Amino acid sequence: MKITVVGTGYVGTTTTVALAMSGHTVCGVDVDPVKVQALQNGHLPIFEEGLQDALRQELARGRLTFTCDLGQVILDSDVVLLAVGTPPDADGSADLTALEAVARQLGRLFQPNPNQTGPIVAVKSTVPVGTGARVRGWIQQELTLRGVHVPFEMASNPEFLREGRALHDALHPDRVVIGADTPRAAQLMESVYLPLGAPQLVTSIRDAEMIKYASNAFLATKISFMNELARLCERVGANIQQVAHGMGWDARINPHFLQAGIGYGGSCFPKDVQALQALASQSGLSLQILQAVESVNRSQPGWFLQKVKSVLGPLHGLQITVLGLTFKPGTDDIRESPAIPILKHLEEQGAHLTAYDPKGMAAMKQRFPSVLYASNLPEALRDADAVLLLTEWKEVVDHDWASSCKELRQPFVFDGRNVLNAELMHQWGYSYYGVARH
Ligand SMILES: NC(=O)C1=CN([C@@H]2O[C@H](COP(=O)(O)OP(=O)(O)OC[C@H]3O[C@@H](n4cnc5c(N)ncnc54)[C@H](O)[C@@H]3O)[C@@H](O)[C@H]2O)C=CC1
Ligand SMILES: O=C(O)[C@H]1O[C@H](OP(=O)(O)OP(=O)(O)OC[C@H]2O[C@@H](n3ccc(=O)[nH]c3=O)[C@H](O)[C@@H]2O)[C@H](O)[C@@H](O)[C@@H]1O
Repeated sequence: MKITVVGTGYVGTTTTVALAMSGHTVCGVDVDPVKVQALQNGHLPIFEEGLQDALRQELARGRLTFTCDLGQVILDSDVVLLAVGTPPDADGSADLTALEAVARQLGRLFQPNPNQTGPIVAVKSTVPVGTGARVRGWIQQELTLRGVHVPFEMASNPEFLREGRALHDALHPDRVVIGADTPRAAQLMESVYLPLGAPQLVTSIRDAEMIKYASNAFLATKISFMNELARLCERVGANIQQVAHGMGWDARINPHFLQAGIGYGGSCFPKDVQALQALASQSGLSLQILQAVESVNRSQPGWFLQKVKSVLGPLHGLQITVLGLTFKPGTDDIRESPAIPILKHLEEQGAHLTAYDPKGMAAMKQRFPSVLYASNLPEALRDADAVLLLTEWKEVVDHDWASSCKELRQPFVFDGRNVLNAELMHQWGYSYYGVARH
């Protein structure tokens, strides 16, 4: 099958590679010529385990190309997947500007073909319910202006991959959701993903659009629930990890996404929780659970810092080391990372800051230029008055903490992800504080 993927960011690039690996002929299209050039040369502009090697392999196999020129590839495509960004607008709703631009471009480029069939246009970006219909309208408006009839069909094909495991998730999804309002669109989309052997669910376009937001909002709810519970556990002397463990054995709850910490970040949970609330508000509803989910998440970094201050006292003049800057391990993405409000607060309090992250330092340097960025973990720890662990990078978890204790000026460690062994840390001489863990 010939597939065009418009937008070659985290999702678009991963999708191009995964579909090429599935045997399709794929072209990735982006407005950013630097990105396109890099991808065409086999250089991945982001860090994502395994993706660069796979990209090179598929380029070499000749099934994958990249271009800025949508017109060059569109007439030949059976399926066009739209994977452009849908960032939050001022009111939290999804900004569909990029999607509209691409849709209108498609309407200006589509040509009738002799078989009287048109391509399937499938929206992969995360979008509010009703967007499929709007995309169809934008394309149709442009076709009508040209007086051209192209029987294109719409589909929704939300993406569920996680950063840090993007290629793995794209190749082994728990499920493929296909929203389609015509049998041909459903059938073509099913054949796109057939090689993956994953369970497929075909729904209406509206249902598929809602499944994506509902899934992210539910996962965010699990995290905020556990974070709020952690605050109570800390007060009453219960261990949130044991509690999560005990809860997770119940198959109806499951053990995933029960890790309390410093709050969820990333380019999706914060934006999607807001966008779902904006959609509700446009429909005259207020989603009270999601309001609470967002409010707990916003205050979680502050709750963590409160704990740090209750132990250390005023932070002014203290040498504080922050380990981990990205919103999760395995990515160089710092979008909405909880490290951002934490660094900001520490800076405002007059602490001297050193940071270390295997992949996130270049991006964070742009936002916090006066922080000292260490070139390795042992260097970051040297002479610290306190260490704040904010991202559970393997390198940080596996570090030889036993011999590092003497390097610190004061051995205070605040583990915002509950990943170090509390008992051993105490044995090795640290004053160790996890999140609701005793
Ligand atoms: N990042 C993630 O892990 C996931 C993201 N999503 C959703 O997928 C969508 C894309 O997300 P990301 O890949 O993270 O975004 P991104 O910001 O990394 O990439 C978007 C790409 O679209 C390109 N673009 C913008 N306007 C364009 C146009 N008119 N024509 C061609 N290209 C254009 C940009 O240059 C950029 O390369 C969003 O709706 C997001 O919510 C869904 C699942 C996972
Ligand atoms: O729509 C999206 O963009 C994606 O959003 C999330 O993926 P991602 O944001 O890449 O990463 P997650 O692993 O979900 O982590 C998100 C945040 O939640 C935090 N988290 C996660 C799990 C947990 O138990 N506790 C917790 O605090 C992480 O530290 C991170 O900051 C979803 O997991 C994906 O299914 C979805 O496709």
